[in-house]
Amino acid sequence: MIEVLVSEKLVVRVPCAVIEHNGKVLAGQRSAALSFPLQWEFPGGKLEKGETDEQALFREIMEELNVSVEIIDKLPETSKDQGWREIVLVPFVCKVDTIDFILTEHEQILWLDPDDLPTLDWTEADLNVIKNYYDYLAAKI
Ligand SMILES: Nc1nc2c([nH]c(=O)n2[C@@H]2O[C@H](COP(=O)(O)OP(=O)(O)OP(=O)(O)O)[C@@H](O)[C@H]2O)c(=O)[nH]1
Repeated sequence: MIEVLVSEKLVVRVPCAVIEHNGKVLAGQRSAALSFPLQWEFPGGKLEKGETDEQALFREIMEELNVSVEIIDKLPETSKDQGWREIVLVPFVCKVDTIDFILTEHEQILWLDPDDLPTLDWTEADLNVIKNYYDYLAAKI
């Protein structure tokens, strides 16, 4: 029984948005009150029951930034073992009509040149997302 429980580690899907605007990319700083406090992430959040990745993405971005995003492309999924659970990040490259965000969860947001993304303290899972985003940009040239 224990073996079954161990092998059935909780897997959490987390759609997130790599939002591009005028050549810059949006990074969000997690709240000091949340897990991974003050680390940087791509806005998004956990899938709720019955949702598709896209539905969860639209809902989370509306909740966190009060804007609608449009999906341009999907990046490879990347997973991170957090011990008691596995986080599967499902990143989408997105654009927005407006940058008049209302922040409801993040400490702050920053618009960065893609080259400057690694200067922030990202959650570990995001390092792969950034690498895959660079591959995506390189393939577009
Ligand atoms: N939205 C988002 N979440 C990320 C990223 N990288 C990463 O490890 N995560 C993790 O994925 C989970 C997303 O959960 P959430 O945003 O819905 O809610 P939360 O912080 O309250 O979750 P938690 O308390 O379960 O950790 C968090 O544990 C968060 O740390 C990322 O780039 N974007």
